[in-house]
Amino acid sequence: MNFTDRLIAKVKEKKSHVCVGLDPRLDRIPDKIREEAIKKYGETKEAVVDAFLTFNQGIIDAVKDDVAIIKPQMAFYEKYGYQGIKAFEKTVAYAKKQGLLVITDAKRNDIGSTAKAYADSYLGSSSKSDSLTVTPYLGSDGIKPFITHCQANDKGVFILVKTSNPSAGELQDLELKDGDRVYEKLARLVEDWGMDSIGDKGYSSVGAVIGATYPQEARKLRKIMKHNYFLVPGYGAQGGGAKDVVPCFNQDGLGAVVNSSRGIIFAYQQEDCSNDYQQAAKKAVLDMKEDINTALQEVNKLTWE
Ligand SMILES: O=C(O)c1cc(=O)[nH]c(=O)n1[C@@H]1O[C@H](COP(=O)(O)O)[C@@H](O)[C@H]1O
Repeated sequence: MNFTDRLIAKVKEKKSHVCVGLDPRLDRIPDKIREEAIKKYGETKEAVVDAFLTFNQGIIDAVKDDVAIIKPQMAFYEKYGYQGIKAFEKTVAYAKKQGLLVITDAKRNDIGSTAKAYADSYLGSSSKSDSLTVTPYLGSDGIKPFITHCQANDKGVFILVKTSNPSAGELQDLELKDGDRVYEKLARLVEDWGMDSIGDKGYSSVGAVIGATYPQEARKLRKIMKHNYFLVPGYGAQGGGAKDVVPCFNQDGLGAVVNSSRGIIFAYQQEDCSNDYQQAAKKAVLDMKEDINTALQEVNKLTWE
């Protein structure tokens, strides 16, 4: 079993393609959690970290029955120095204890020898996280150390191919001499890089990040990367909807996990939502799960066999 085999087993168990992004922002955490942390630690970084951890554990408890995987984004933790990293690590450990898989969203890469150090820390045998987001700008020698670790330690990577942001096209859409766009060239490389790590279900442990905001491109990319699992951010807060993510799935009803961060964890701040952040997050996940499953069913791509 490789990483994607484990992911697929969880997706089927939960009947859900949803990934919840744990991207905490202090000013959006419920007052009660923030105030209690300040009472314990004063206005310090320790208080921030305590609040993040309490909040994340509450979200995990609320959503764990309906998601296979969570994705903490490292930027929100790094911001608070080593205390933030501690909150990140404790969040990952808690998610694992609750039976969830974890994508560390840290978008790492460098020259080969330095990439190996990143791979050691995020995908080493002692890392609790199951997978990592990786940027491809340095080419294959910066990617290989991550792939080696995936094979040795049963981990996964998601390589940025077509990102969800508005200016993604400035580089990714440039046309090359052979007529491919940069993102298509990247997709061919990702397919190649994954060929030695294909699991029992036909998917490689080398995945790709494809934004929910670019469904036309996703359709082309699904054809190029037949064996790669997609991480699809951009649903919800960035405007992507269920119909937009359908092209990311294969006919076997698999092939993508769809991330939403703000739309789930801060659902309690939306109008007509419960003030209870856990209840609101649970409802948001159930709605998203149903929304995606219905869209897949409409095109005969929903199957749990
Ligand atoms: O790698 C990612 O997860 C990622 C890639 C991308 O193209 N776009 C993108 O939004 N993300 C991440 O996905 C999350 C999206 O958050 P929301 O917009 O709040 O749902 C953030 O953690 C982003 O850093």
